[in-house]
Amino acid sequence: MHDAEVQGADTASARTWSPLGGVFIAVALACAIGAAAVVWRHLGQRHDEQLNAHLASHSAEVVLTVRERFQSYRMLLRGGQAFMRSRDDFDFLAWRTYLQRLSFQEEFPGVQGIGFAQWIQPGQLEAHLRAMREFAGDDYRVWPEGQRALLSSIVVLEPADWRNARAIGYDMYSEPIRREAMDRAVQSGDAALSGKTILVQETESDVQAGVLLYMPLFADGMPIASEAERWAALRGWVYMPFRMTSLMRQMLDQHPGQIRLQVFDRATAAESLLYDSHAGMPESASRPVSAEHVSLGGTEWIIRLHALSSFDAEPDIRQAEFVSVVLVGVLLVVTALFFAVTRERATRLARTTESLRRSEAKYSTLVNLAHDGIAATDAEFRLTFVNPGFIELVGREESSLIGRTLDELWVDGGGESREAMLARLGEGKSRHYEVRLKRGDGRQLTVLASLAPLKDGWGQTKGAIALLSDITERKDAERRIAHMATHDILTGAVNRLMFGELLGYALVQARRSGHRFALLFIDLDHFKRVNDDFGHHVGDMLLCEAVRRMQGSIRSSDALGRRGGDEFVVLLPEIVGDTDAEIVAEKIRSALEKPFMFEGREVRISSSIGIALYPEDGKDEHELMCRADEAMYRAKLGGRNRACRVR
Ligand SMILES: Nc1nc2c(ncn2[C@@H]2O[C@H](COP(=O)(O)OP(=O)(O)OP(=O)(O)O)[C@@H](O)[C@H]2O)c(=O)[nH]1
Repeated sequence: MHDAEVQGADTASARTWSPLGGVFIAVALACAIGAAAVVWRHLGQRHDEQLNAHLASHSAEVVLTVRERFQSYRMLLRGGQAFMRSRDDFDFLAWRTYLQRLSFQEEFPGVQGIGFAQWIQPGQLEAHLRAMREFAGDDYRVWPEGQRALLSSIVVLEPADWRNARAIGYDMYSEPIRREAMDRAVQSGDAALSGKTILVQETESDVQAGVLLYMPLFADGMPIASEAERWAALRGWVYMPFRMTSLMRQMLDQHPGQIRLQVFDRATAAESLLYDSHAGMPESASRPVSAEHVSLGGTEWIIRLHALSSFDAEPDIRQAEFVSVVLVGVLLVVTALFFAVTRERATRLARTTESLRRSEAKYSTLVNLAHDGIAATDAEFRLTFVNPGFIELVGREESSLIGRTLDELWVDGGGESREAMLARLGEGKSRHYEVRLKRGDGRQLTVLASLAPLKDGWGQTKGAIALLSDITERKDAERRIAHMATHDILTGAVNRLMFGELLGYALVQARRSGHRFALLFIDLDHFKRVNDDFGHHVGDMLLCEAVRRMQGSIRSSDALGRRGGDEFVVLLPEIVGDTDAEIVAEKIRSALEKPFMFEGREVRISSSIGIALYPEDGKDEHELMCRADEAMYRAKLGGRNRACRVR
């Protein structure tokens, strides 16, 4: 019952955790998740910091590039300014030659061109047109058309490609954004960058935002200290138009694709957007992380960087770090699980061990208290263990038993040799044997020996377990019962039933082998008087003593039976001569004739014996009994104390 409970508990514990084990795992899991969350958060912060640092660095790099580039453009314009100031009049060809020799497109990539916009004094338009048409042809005109007090005109713009050719004659001063920059250039006497505009060079396709950088050109030798003096000395503007997308792409050719770069003109509004490295991408697709304000030519650009969702400073590293954290977490949980499992196993093992210990104690008690003998043997049948019951049963010291073979103890091994028993055990078979065991005191016992194989942990037979039960009394009782069923209780002679069996058997044997046998019918003479004179108990004693004398007169192979009262029969199963039966009858008669002594008194008796021989006097039991009985009566009638045969 207890084992079943333990087994049930073990099965249950194999399916579910104990509450403590479950809490242990839950705590480990929570710790792992918490640690992963903290590390993830930390990694996130670190990642953001790295990202911001990366972007800040990139932003500074962009700003520096833009500043340096515009400084170069400024210097280029200053060069143009210096070239022009060295001449009294506008020299179209010289200017063009100068610009062509600059090779500025190679030296200053990203520049759409360098040109000169001439300032046309009021009333000088016609003279200007005449002068210009000499160089630029009759198609030259100042546009847009219309009456304006102040005019300018792009008179030269290199390279003179088709795009720049579209700008020739354009009055940039007529356009507010350009005019503002042109005014600012005059006011400052230095380079001035315009706001966002669309260049007249633009066609219908690939329209880009444009800006222009103006450097005022003043007449050489005229004072330009004050604004008014500068206006008075103004001859025009050396300028550069920029197509922003082309400019920025060229300027930032190493710009990483995961960073969105936007350039705004003074305000981060859509209408102020000069350049977007990811034009067309919705604003929500990126997150601005830095905005640098850059002063350029009297205006201000805002350079804003965005981290795209695909941008990760070191995504692989971050993922690797997170995977590492997860792995550590998993490792933690696995470790916790391992410890939990180990603990569960240890608990189960402890429970099982305790159960085994209790079970062992229980069985040890049972073995020690058992009345039966319990022993264990090795593979050679040598005793390795005996319980107190065994020691008691065999009546020998434990020290004399250990090491002896079990079958040495018995005198009759139940019909099987030691080798046969061991072979049977080796096949894993158990068997009961009824053996005669010789105790240390010489007494023999009938023992029921139950032998079962003793197996090791791998199921191999390593010996035997023997359970020895003393069945001597039971066997004796069985024998007594069997004796009582076949023998006369008072005298011990074979009873009538058993004698009939023996007679029948003798008949069969005689018929088969053809030999002769004899039947003697013995009746005590005047036995009634013994009872009457000495008492019934003396009569009993005489009957018993008479049986003993008759037993002593016949062979052990002969049989003596009591028919009842004072009548007895003797079977002589094999006789040779005619006188054999008469000789035995005479021995019996003579033995019974001798005086008996009971209770100090002499008792005398005699017997009358009838003889019948097979096959002469009868062919079957009944006939033979009748003839023997008849012969006995003949002896009675003949005077008793004699033997007769009826022929
Ligand atoms: N003590 C004792 N007497 C018995 C037992 N069985 C029978 N008897 C007696 O034995 C006597 C047998 O007597 P009978 O055989 O009839 O006669 P008898 O006295 O022997 O005389 P004869 O046989 O003619 O010689 C009877 O008195 C029975 O009561 C017995 O078991 N014990």
